This record gives sequence, C-alpha cells and structure tokens, in this order.
Amino acid sequence: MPKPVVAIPADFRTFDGNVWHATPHQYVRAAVEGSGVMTFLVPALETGNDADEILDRVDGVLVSGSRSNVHPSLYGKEASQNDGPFDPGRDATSLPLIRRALERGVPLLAICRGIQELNVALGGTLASEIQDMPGIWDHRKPDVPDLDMAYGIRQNVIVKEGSCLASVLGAGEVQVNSLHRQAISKAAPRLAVEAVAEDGTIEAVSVIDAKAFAVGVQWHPEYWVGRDGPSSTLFKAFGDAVRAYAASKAKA
Ligand SMILES: N[C@@H](CCC(=O)NCCCC(=O)O)C(=O)O
Repeated sequence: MPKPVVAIPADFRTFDGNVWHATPHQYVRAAVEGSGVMTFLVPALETGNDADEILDRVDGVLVSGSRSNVHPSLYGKEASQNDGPFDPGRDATSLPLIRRALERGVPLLAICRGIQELNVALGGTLASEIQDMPGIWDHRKPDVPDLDMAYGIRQNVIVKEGSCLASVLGAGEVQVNSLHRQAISKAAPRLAVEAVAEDGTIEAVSVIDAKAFAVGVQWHPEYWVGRDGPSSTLFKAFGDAVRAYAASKAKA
C-alpha cells in the first residue's frame, strides 16, 4: 500500500523580500519520522482552496502552530491591534478543512494554533494575552535565540483519566513545552477537555463522537518527536490512525 499522505495547512508569510506559503520544518519532520507518512502543504489562500478536493487526496490533517492568531471576528469578537498578527489565508483554509475532515472521518491532529482553530471551527472562543489574566502563568515562547530552549519542556499538564489522550499517553502528569499567548476560553460543544495545565489553562481536547482520531494539543509535541516519549507516542498514534483510514479507503 502506498504511504499515506497528511495535509498541513501552511502560513502566508513575508520574508526575504517575497511572500511565501510556509510551514516550519519541525511539523514535516514529525509527520515523516514520527507518524511515518508523507506530507502535502496546503497553501494559505483566502479563496481557491476546496476542502473536499484536498481531503479526496489525503489520509489525515495536521494543523500546525503559528505566531499568527485566529481572527477574532471568527469567534464573534472585535479585533484589537494587539490581537494580531493575523493570517486570513490560513484561517480561510484551516477552518473549513477541519470541519470537513471531522464530517468525513479523516484523522486530525491540531497543535497550538491548530487546537485554537479546532475550537473556533466548532463554535468555541479564545482568550488573548492569557498571561495578563489573574492566576495564569506566562505560556509565551521564551525570548531566547536557541530553538531547543524556546521549545524546552517546562510545564506540567494533567491528562484526564478515561480521555482519548489518556488512551495514548496514559492519564496523569505529562511534561510539555509552551509557546502561546492565546488559549481556549469557551470550549466548543463538541470538544471534550482532555488535559489542563496547573493554572487551569486548557491544554488538550478531543472531538466528542469523532469518526476517527481527532485530538488537539496546546503544546508542541512535533518539536521533540524522536527525543521525547510522549511526543513520539502521540505522533505514532496519529500515524496509526492515518494508516487505518487509508486502508479503509482502499477497501471501499
Ligand atoms: N498564535 C497563537 C498560537 C501560538 C503558536 O502556535 N505558537 C507556535 C509558534 C511559536 C512562534 O514561532 O512564535 C498564540 O499565541 O496562542
């Protein structure tokens, strides 16, 4: 059987004097080495991407993190200048792709911005600058030049007993990293909260009654795939779900 393919919605980025559709290498590496799949980067187009056309060609969806934030208008809020940076092309691509993947039972792993997009796609809301909220720690990306330090494992999350994530990682404490200024405020009705940080921040969700693997995490397991047990285990589980989906398609 051919190696399954996973779609990764890219970011619309400007650097080196040009405009790019870009995804950090860590997500591609984690998918290839940790999940054992091939990847298909989806350009961040405000118009022109068709979710079904994409999903007809892939066996899973990996929604990556990004410095940009989901536009507040997508969850019923006014945008203020400190809600940015924005990426309308990414929003216009990711949210319909997430909704359609869930409807079709295509396995989904959503990371950082990805869990926030999953929540908004299903009707939830986000809180901004959470570090300014009473009792909430600073979850932002550390201001250090070294990526291993920026993505360093530095916080404890508690995986809930009996959750989908617990069936993959085990229930209880997991050590993870943290690089975000926003978080889930109101969880969408179809989401089950599966892990929380010690300050109460929602750190993982799964989709209730999902037809296939459908998990979102606020931390960055992709960065430590191959070097950290829980990170590697999560991407292996995602890859197994993608292979099962691809095999079921082949039989249909
Ligand atoms: N923008 C959102 C999501 C954060 C996220 O995905 N971080 C990963 C990228 C980190 C970086 O390169 O800055 C938020 O801030 O909550």
